[in-house]
Amino acid sequence: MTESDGIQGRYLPAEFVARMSSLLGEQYPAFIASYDKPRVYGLRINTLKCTTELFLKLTLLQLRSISWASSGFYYEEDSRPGKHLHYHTGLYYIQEPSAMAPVELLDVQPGERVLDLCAAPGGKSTQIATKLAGQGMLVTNDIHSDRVKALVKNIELSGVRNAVVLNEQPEKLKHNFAHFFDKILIDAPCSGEGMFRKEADMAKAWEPDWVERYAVMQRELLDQAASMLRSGGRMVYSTCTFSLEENEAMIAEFLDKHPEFMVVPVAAVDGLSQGYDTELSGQLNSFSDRAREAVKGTVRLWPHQLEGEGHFVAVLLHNGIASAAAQPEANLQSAAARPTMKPNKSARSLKGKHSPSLQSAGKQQSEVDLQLLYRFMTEHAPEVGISQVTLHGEHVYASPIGLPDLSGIRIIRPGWYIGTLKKQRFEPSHAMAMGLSKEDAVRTIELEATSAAAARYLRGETLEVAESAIQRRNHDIAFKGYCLVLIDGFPVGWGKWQDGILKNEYPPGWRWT
Ligand SMILES: C[S@@+](CC[C@H](N)C(=O)[O-])C[C@H]1O[C@@H](n2cnc3c(N)ncnc32)[C@H](O)[C@@H]1O
Repeated sequence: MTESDGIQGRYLPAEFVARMSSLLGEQYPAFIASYDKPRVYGLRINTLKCTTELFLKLTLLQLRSISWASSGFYYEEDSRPGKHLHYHTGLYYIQEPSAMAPVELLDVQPGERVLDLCAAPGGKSTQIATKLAGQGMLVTNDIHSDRVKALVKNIELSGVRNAVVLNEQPEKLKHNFAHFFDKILIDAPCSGEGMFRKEADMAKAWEPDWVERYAVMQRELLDQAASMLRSGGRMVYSTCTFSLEENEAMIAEFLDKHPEFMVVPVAAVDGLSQGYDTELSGQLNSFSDRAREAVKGTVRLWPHQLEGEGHFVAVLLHNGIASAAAQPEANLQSAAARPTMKPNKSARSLKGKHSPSLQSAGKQQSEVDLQLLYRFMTEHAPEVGISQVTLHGEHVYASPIGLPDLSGIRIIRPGWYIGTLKKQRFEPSHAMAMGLSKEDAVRTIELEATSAAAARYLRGETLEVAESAIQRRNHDIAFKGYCLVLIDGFPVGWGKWQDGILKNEYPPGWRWT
């Protein structure tokens, strides 16, 4: 591979450059010139925690709207929002602007069951969670266990309460989730050609045979996802690469194999372009007329036509005719009207808000343990409804209602991780703190983002806090005990207050450096 001509100081594989030239024809000079332009930076406001309007009033960051993402904004490179204290409140997620398009096109509605099949590190999962607005269920999965750690952290930082995190092969998932989901995102592993401007190392590592290697995986992922979608459901397939084989050709092949699916055409507005005009390429001649015509409704995000990196998105809709294999339960009912499915085998349920009565109470010990949880929630966050509890050892999770049996699946989080049952006490988790709002907690301590105390809290230091600085919901609440610590009104973690000292419960792995 050689460095191509005319691209200042930037390595691009010669075979990639030649292919792009033949793919783009007269648009090629504009495309290649985009590599000389500086890259752009984006963040997305976490509307689970804060409205866009409020965040724009609160932040010191200079932001500019991204036209295709409702809560997406460009920021200037030197403002470094990842270093800002608000980052630790989960008020925003740093995300490449083009990468916000697939979830916008998935059209998620509150109450739906959504699968993010290739989810780590969680940019699109946290975006899906904002669209669900705390209702329904997000099942978020990635095959790589090291990348799942980042996914869990981002789900927890974002305060998502209705997500289940899995680390499983889609081949196995399809048995537990046959025809289960209303919406599925396949943000496929790909040859990554669209990221060469952002990540120079990817260009250096790229090999021409990556295209076919990834195409093999993508083909399988699409088939596996299709079997988990309910009749009439919607799927989005996306990549961050340019090759025809991984994009329009992949979708054309899928359509020919699955006549029950159609492409929902995406309007070419806001800098988005129609799927590559495949009649020019001759590479799609082996597909049917229906498929060749349909893939024109897919969408390209080209770096020379908008402010963002290269992406491809296809919106696929199932025709609503259930196949023989479809479960009778998975039909076109609205999510709200759908009956609840059987609870998870390993779950114990709390009825109502914090009623101690249990469904299938199981061992006597579990019942006693759950009384500790019940007492904690009643004393510290009485308005937070937890309808289904899953116990894994001493760890306690609030699971979304309607989760099917997950036997045989590698589960990382069977729901919102709310804490641990110790001897004689319940210890709330950091994830619980991040999933609460200021109004949920009975005892809070307010810190301003500009204060030294806020920075010290995030570094894990013990703070001196006067009794008068503790806000209690009413005067019957003791000062001593767990306080939800807030920065500019948004939770960042727990502290335990006694006699003027706030013991810091901020987890070591999360500390601000
Ligand atoms: C493009 S990245 C996903 C980015 C993610 N959607 C986001 O927005 O943060 C593709 C992911 O697919 C995962 N992956 C690769 N093969 C997979 C498979 N067979 N099943 C599930 N995930 C897979 C990779 O570990 C990688 O995290």
